[in-house]
Amino acid sequence: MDQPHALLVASPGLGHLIPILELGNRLSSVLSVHVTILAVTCGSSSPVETEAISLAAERTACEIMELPSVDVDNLVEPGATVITKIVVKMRAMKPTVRDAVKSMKRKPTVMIVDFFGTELMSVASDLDLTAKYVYVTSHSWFLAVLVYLPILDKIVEGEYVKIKEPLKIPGCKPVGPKELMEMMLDRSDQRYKECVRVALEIPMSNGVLVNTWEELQGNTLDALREDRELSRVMKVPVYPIGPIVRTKRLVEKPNSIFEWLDKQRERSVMYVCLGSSGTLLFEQTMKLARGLELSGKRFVWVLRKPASYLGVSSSDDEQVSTSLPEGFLDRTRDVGLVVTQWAPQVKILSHGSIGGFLSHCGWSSVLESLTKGVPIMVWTGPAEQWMNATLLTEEIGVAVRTSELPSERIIGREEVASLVRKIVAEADEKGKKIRAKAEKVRVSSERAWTQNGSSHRSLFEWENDVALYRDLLVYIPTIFPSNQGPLTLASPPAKPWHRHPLFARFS
Ligand SMILES: O=c1ccn([C@@H]2O[C@H](COP(=O)(O)OP(=O)(O)O[C@H]3O[C@H](CO)[C@@H](O)[C@H](O)[C@H]3O)[C@@H](O)[C@H]2O)c(=O)[nH]1
Repeated sequence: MDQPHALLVASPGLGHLIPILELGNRLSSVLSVHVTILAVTCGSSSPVETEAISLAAERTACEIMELPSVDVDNLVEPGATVITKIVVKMRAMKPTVRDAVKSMKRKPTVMIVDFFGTELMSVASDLDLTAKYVYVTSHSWFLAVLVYLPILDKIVEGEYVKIKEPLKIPGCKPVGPKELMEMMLDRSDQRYKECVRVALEIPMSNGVLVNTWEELQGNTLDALREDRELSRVMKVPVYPIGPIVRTKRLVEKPNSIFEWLDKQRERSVMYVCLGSSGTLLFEQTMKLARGLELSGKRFVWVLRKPASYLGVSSSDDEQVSTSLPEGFLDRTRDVGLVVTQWAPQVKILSHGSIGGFLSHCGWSSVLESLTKGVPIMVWTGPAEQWMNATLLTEEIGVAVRTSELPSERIIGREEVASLVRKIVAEADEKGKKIRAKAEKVRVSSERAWTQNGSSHRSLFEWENDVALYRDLLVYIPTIFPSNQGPLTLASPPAKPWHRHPLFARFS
């Protein structure tokens, strides 16, 4: 029988595009699956997305198509949030995705969408694809809260931000008011309603791939599979297949950042980067600069001028330097580097001189750090980032965080300096513990992807389940002749269907 052909669809924004490109790469390199990736991007406003696509195309066997962008400004209310714009854009892409699939010479057999693209799963049904899956580019606690949202929607009255007690999620860590995902902040907003819809659509897939691994989040994964209440809403298999992150390029362009890093002591430098779009208020930038200076530690700081999530702006060195304290660049010339361009983050984090990462905690950045054993100083923004912070500090133990959300209070220079020292200084006990844990997590992340490691096995389980669905499509017409489809029995099903675990789950 033919090799499966997986169709992956990425929603706009690097936080979704990069994980989908990497998943495609993994499917084609580990399972030898034929992969086509359809990238819905922010359009011409984001050259960084285009570059990510062409870099991925250079090193994978996947076919990658950037779909023509659709303008959704007239489809959303003025002032609509980024999340609303992304889901509306994905909805508007349905005809384009359908046409793209119809025009393919080799028809896809299985579809994978990220969680903003769940509405596109109907295209898979219309075009008779064997199965459809959702790829959660974040972690399993996020997945648990998301799928449980329709229940919370029924049982919780009023706004979640006003709750006194943390929200109970069966079998999982409860979610306090600060950890609420961005889309839960205002129940009357369209993004909340769209998220409840996404949550209801996820269990209508054939399963969920999630970018975490058993050893990192075993309890939450068990709850999704076995907790009586949570597994009833999850309904479908969950495949932890992480960490799936970008690898550094084999040949990098010469870069002054690395010339500088090569001269620094091992694990002595703090890397500061707030993601693809994260920027700070002027006052906060000043305090962060003074805090880095006060810490006395070395740093590489990626500092770009403000950008919107759906359009990463280019840098402007002069404008960036005027947002720093007077004389900062001169005073820190020997200890720090301010980078105003898009930085080669994975390669920087892989450098032996990096001892800590001040991060906004987007999940890709988190995984890129964990897989290099680099502890994190949490500086969260919106989305699910405060949840990520709690996970990293309270559950996994590889991070320190600011006392308040930086979006709610300006973080002072003393606090910045003390957290930076905790992460990169050698003498501090808490820091030592965190650094030791970060190293353990790095080892476990590597193990998950060795031959027969947990994520490796999970990906093969997914492949087997896809094959089972394909076999069934072939088999069912032979046992129910009146229900004959276009397929014929080419080979017997892999296992007697009624004894297969997929069916055990439904019986
Ligand atoms: O100068 C830079 C800045 C960023 N990156 C890369 O850009 C990606 C950023 O991804 P991520 O860390 O996940 O941040 P966002 O793009 O902000 O991610 C969005 O999507 C994530 C996954 O769903 C969520 O966890 C976040 O909260 C949400 O903001 C990472 O691969 C970084 O390596 C660079 O290479 N160079």
